[in-house]
Amino acid sequence: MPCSRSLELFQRANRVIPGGVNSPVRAFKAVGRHPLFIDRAEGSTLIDADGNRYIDYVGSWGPMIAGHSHPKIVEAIRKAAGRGTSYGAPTALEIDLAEQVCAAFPNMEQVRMVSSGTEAAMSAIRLARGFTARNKILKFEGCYHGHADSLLVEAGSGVATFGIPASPGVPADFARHTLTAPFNDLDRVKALVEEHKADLAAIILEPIAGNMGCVPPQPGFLSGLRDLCDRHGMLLIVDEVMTGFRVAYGGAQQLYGVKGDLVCLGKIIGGGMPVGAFGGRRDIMRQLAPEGGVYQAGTLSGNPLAMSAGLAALALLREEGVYEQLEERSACLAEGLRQAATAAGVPACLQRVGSMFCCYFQAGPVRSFADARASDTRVFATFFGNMLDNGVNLAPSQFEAGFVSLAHTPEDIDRTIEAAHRSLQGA
Ligand SMILES: Cc1ncc(COP(=O)(O)O)c(C=O)c1O
Ligand SMILES: N[C@H](C=O)CCC(=O)O
Repeated sequence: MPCSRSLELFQRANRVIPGGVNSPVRAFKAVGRHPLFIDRAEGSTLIDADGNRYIDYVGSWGPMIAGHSHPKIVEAIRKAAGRGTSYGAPTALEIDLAEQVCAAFPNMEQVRMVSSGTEAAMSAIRLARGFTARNKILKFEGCYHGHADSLLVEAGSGVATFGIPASPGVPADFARHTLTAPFNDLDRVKALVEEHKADLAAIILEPIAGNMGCVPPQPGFLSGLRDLCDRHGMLLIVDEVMTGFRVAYGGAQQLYGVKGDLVCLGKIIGGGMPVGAFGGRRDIMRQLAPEGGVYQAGTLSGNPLAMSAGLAALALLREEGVYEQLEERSACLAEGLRQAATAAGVPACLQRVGSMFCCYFQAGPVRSFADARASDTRVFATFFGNMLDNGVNLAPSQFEAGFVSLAHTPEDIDRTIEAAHRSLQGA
């Protein structure tokens, strides 16, 4: 596909933006290409600056569950913008979204809106530390909770993609308070808790790890963490920034029947606008300023455009049959990709929960970050490039999830599978 305009824009961007991008995973560096610059998007389709069209499975890294430019979401944003774009004062829209979020996640008795998933996780950690009067947190290798200092340890997403073990700029003194364990390894967690329980404030995790591909929790893992937290007075922080309203309306907690004390949300609840939220038990949330002493704030928090877009997105997700449709189309895609790999004789392991999926180039199964890292990233890069040339946009990293949206038609799925057959020949 001709990409001269994208290349031109990338060269221009590189002069004024580090690496030419405003978030590292966008750079296509791990797959040896330059990024596509996007002109517009509609439904399941992304259209780049050269006019090329792609069936899109990135969906802005998860928020676009209704597809791009959904008329109801666009209309909600347009209507809100006509009334002013930010007031720095409370609105009824914030209450509407907070009520809907709390109804979907019954363990969230109160919720505070912020402007990104990073802010949500960072604030939840501060609150957990304030509430328990303890310092340490435990996270899992390959899980990503945004780029706050204490969470940028053994992280997934771009950190995993570029093989960055620890970020310069994070003082060792901060990282010292972050313990890490392999995902799905309850025995290791028990040992760490035993050793550090007096100063351990919280365990934070992605309930389905989507920042190292798509790694579901093994049976007993989530409930085991819940028990440990209850036994030792630690908080369980479930980061549903990616999974919330994605794998079920009530997120992974609804799917697996395990409840966090604090929950982080983002992505879908903003309908494609910048957003995040964290919430949980009332007694914990009451520790936040202005009621309590744990400080947290934001100029654009509860932004009316983001709230309106989020409300429109959630309304679409309450329509009948929505999650069934996502499940059916995603299952069809996963099976087609699996068969394409088998037909080409390429070792691959397709992992999926609802409309989140990842095709690992290895036999699998993948249960941890160490497992994920055993994938053949060279085969992935070839597959990725061939898919792009065949009109399919996947995340440019082996360590990211793909997302099916409500806008993906059965024809899109068929065309994607056909593209995979062509892309895997000789990969
Ligand atoms: C599970 C999870 N938590 C937190 C974040 C951070 O969100 P944001 O990129 O909006 O800061 C992300 C994505 O980036 C995520 O996938
Ligand atoms: N994997 C990240 C979020 O889920 C990708 C978003 C980003 O860091 O730009």
